[in-house]
Amino acid sequence: MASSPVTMMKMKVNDCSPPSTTAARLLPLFRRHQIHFRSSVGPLQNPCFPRTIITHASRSSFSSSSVITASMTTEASAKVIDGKKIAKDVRDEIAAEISLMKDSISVVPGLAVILVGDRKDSATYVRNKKKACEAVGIKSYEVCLREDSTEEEVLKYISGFNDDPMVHGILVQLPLPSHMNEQNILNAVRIEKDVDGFHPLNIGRLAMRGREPLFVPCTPKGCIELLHRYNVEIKGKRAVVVGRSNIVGMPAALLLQREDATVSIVHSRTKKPEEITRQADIIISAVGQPNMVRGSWIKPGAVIIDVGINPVEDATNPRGYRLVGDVCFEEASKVASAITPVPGGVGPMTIAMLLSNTLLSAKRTYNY
Ligand SMILES: Nc1nc2c(c(=O)[nH]1)N[C@@H](CN(C=O)c1ccc(C(=O)N[C@@H](CCC(=O)O)C(=O)O)cc1)CN2
Repeated sequence: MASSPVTMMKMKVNDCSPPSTTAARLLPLFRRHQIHFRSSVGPLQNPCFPRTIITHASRSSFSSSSVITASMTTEASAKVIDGKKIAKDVRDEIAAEISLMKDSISVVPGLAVILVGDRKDSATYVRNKKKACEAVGIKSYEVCLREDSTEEEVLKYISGFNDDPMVHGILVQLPLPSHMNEQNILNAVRIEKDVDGFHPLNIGRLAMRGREPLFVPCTPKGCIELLHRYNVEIKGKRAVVVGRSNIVGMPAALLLQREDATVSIVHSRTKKPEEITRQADIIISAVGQPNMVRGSWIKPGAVIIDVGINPVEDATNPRGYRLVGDVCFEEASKVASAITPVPGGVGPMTIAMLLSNTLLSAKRTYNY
């Protein structure tokens, strides 16, 4: 998902069209016509062509083409999938359920969050999780450990929360400092409390037909929830997932398959990824590379779920950067039938789904 501004590095962009002749030819394509566009970015400030970008050091090595097909129009026609609004709806539904649960069985769901280190973005996500818990009536327990803490310390807290009956969900904020073994730590969370759905048993069950995971990872679950709530049919459709991370790409592909889509995964070693994405009715992109998926990669009418949250340098922004997705929104919104924005698309769904998993866990514990 998002790269940390703390660990970002500057590099020259090489993935959207070069700003010279090709861009000049394309400029008329980027006129802003429709209400879907929330910013007032004009052609010369097209967000798909930042001259310098800031991105994470562990950038993937996809190549991209800059060919624009005839199917692209000058109009933005895609419906913008409002993740912020859907996440609020979900949180309201959860709050109502928790209130009923409290009244009828006097149980308040509990979520324990473990944060290790001082990444700014992780600290923000943890703070937002805590706030979201408070707003819906989930009790949150938080442990913040120093960057140089040992794996044993983390395991000790996990063990305590595993045994605590007030805690129904445990999550360890990722990424962990590099000296820690992520696998050891995630494996230590009791699967009944694994509200992130990252335990190998939960992932294994997700992958198997006829088996049910206790929890599904929050971001992929949020992607599917958006498709459901916007009545996007998945069954029988061709879906392409861009990226194969354990947190998003891989579980998203498994979930789409469980929904009876025919699924392909495109990754950093895929040759001509655009030839595969162009066949997709649904694209979920989770690769962490700004504007990598171009309009020319998209079949007209496809639905685009953009999981990428990439900071790019922007001197006009008080933060010095702004967030863009993996998908070139300006181009894609002229070809797709629906698309998630960044920010305000999948991101807010991640925390909403975490609350949903925590409630699910508490309900399961009490057979409620
Ligand atoms: N243990 C986990 N670690 C991480 C997860 C996770 O699901 N479990 N996911 C990400 C980070 N993440 C939650 O932890 C997260 C990322 C993004 C957002 C979000 O709402 N993004 C906003 C933009 C926020 C901004 O302005 O900076 C958006 O897209 O609109 C929420 C949660 C990695 N680690």
